[in-house]
This record gives sequence, structure tokens and C-alpha cells, in this order.
Amino acid sequence: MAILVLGGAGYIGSHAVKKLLDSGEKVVVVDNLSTGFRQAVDSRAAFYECDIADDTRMDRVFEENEIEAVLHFAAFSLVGESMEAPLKYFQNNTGTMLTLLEKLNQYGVRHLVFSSTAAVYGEPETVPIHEETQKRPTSPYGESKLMMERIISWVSRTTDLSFVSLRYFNVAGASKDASIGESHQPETHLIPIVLEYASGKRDALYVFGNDYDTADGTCIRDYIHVEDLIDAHILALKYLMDGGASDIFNLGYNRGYSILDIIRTAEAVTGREIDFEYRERRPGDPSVLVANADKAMDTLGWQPQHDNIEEIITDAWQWHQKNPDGWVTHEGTD
Ligand SMILES: NC(=O)c1ccc[n+]([C@@H]2O[C@H](COP(=O)([O-])OP(=O)(O)OC[C@H]3O[C@@H](n4cnc5c(N)ncnc54)[C@H](O)[C@@H]3O)[C@@H](O)[C@H]2O)c1
Ligand SMILES: O=c1ccn([C@@H]2O[C@H](COP(=O)(O)OP(=O)(O)O[C@H]3O[C@H](CO)[C@@H](O)[C@H](O)[C@H]3O)[C@@H](O)[C@H]2O)c(=O)[nH]1
Repeated sequence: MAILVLGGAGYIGSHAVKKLLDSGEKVVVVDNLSTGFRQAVDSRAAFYECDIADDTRMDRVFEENEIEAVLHFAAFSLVGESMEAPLKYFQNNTGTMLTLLEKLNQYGVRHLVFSSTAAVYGEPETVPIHEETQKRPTSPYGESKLMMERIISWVSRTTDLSFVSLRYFNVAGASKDASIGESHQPETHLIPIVLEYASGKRDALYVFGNDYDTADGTCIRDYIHVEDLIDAHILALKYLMDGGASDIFNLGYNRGYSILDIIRTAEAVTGREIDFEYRERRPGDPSVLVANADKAMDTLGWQPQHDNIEEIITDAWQWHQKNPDGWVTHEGTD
């Protein structure tokens, strides 16, 4: 039996692939390489370059492998981009979910762990955010993921599919051995951008908005180490395989850092001065996103090991220094 990882060539998916393999699982990866990199996929995994919406090729994946459970990371995931191209998000995220669920039903796959997001909440009235907090997405990206959650939920109620939806807050850091890490082309995420600036790869660093209703006027996010995030996925898989009921969990650390906090911490970690300029707010951005993740701890037994912003930025910095161009010019692992 194998675990199918959709989007396993991406930042978070590649960390899941590595950890599953390290724990002795057989892993099959499907990725269309739209934002991911072939080199990011551990050479021990079977790899199919394939779009989830490609009916024929997905049939091949399920016919050639005995799939026990699916981890679904594959999506477009940029808040800012989704404000400019909403249909791209509804098509690739929500649209492909329908094909996928049909395939799971057709091939009798009963367990699904889904990558959801804090973006489903929009601008929360109170923080920290718990799973029942009102969901009013402020971007098509968040809306596309909320729709996916609802579709999965309805299907699970009418079939024998059981699912766990994990609403991640801001994922950052890299594997502890710096063998894999965050690589996007172009990069839009705050921590890698700050580190690219620190290493001299960027001429300018912009902070989007300094007039939010926060202590220093910049947006606050709950940054979670990618290693802790993947641990929660492994626990979620076990929970489902042990017969756990379908459910939804936040993943974050119950504390937030402003953009200026991140810049100051990155200065301390890198030992370099980091200048920045203020720019307009980025459309679609909520001001504060901080998780209450008690439910994941209580129900899944999740125990974060790396709840430390210096450690998160240090691990990201180590990966960046080892691979300044990310996967783009990397020679690969196979
Ligand atoms: N990075 C974060 O902070 C964060 C936070 C919350 C949720 N998420 C979610 O986690 C997941 C992974 O995010 P990431 O940061 O690793 O992104 P990523 O872009 O690095 O990875 C996504 C992967 O999915 C693949 N993909 C996209 N559409 C596909 C399709 N139709 N068929 C096959 N493959 C496809 C891409 O090529 C890429 O390898 C996403 O679902 C995202 O919404 C990420
Ligand atoms: O050059 C930059 C890049 C980002 N930001 C700001 O930094 C904050 C964090 O931005 P980013 O790293 O792009 O993350 P988010 O937009 O918060 O989104 C991430 O975190 C969400 C969950 O909170 C996920 O759903 C998304 O997929 C993931 O990209 C935001 O206020 C941005 O406006 C800047 O000021 N300058």
C-alpha cells in the first residue's frame, strides 16, 4: 500500500514526501510542476508528472499503485495573485477537487488529508482563531479552499471517504538537514524574500502596508515550522487509518509576529542589516492571523517541537545559503 502525495514537488509537499519515506512508507507523487520542482522530490518516491485534472493519467496512477490514502497539497496558493486572477484559483483548486473526489470514489480510497489555510477565515473579529471562528475569506484563494473543504465534507457524508482538513497558518523554515526547503519562482513569501535581501540577491525589500490596526502598523502572522506541520500530517493519517471521524484542525502556534518583527529577527539570525521601504497594502491581506491549535493537540496528539521564530528563520537561512537559487539551478537528486 502506498501514500499518494499530490503536489509533492512543492515546498510543503516535498517535506511530507521525505518524512513519509523516512518513516518507512511507500510514496507516490503526482505533480504537474506548475510551481514545483522535480529535484525537490526524494528519489525514493515514484513520480508522475501529471495534472490532477488529467483523467487518463490519473487513472494510470491509481491502476499502477495500491493507494491507501491521499495527502492533497496541490494548489495555487498566493493571496495577492488570486486577487488578480480569481478564475485561475477556482479552476485549479476547486475545479480539480471534483475530478479528484471522483477518482477516490472510483478506486476505493477512503482517507484524504487536505491542505487548507488560515485564508478561509478572512479578517477575524477575534484572535486567536479557532476552527469555529466565522469564515469570510478576503481573497479568491481563501474562498477556493473553503469551497474545497465544503465539497469534501459533503462527499464524505455521502460515501465512505473520511478526511482531515488542516488549516495551516504561515508555513516557513526548511528541513533540519537543509536538504530541502522553500523555493518558488518568483518568490512572494515574506521570510524567503527577507533572506534573499539579506544575502544580497535582492536590491529592495518592500513592506506592504504600515497602517494596519496592529502595534507597529504591519500585518501579523503565525509562522509555523514546516517540520511541525508535516508531523501533524503524519498524525492525521494515523488518526484516519485508526478510524477517526472526519474533522478540521488549525495548525499554528498561538502567537503572531509582525513583518517588522520578522525583519528584526532575520537581522539577528543573519548578522546583516536589512533595510526596507513601505509600500501600499497588498490587496486581499487580512491584518492579523493567529491560530488556536488546541484541537490538533488534543485530538491528534500534535506536539510542536520548533515553536521558535529564531529557529524557523535560522533553518530557512541555512537552506538559502546552501541553495541561493532554490531548486532553479540545482543539479537534482537523481
Ligand atoms: N505556504 C504556506 O504558508 C501555506 C499556508 C496555508 C496553506 N498552504 C497550502 O499548502 C499547499 C502547498 O503549498 P506550498 O507552499 O508547498 O505551494 P507550492 O506551490 O510550493 O506547491 C504546490 C505544488 O502543487 C503542484 N500543483 C499545483 N496545481 C497542480 C495540479 N493541478 N496538478 C498537479 N500538481 C499541481 C505545483 O506544481 C507544486 O509543486 C497548498 O495547497 C497551499 O494552499 C500553504
Ligand atoms: O515582500 C513582501 C512579501 C510579503 N509581505 C507581507 O508579509 C505578510 C505575509 O505574506 P506571505 O509570506 O506572502 O504570506 P500570506 O500572504 O500570509 O500567505 C501565506 O499564508 C497563508 C496562511 O496564513 C497561506 O494560505 C498562503 O498560501 C501563504 O502564501 C503579508 O502581510 C504580506 O503582505 C511584505 O510585506 N513584503
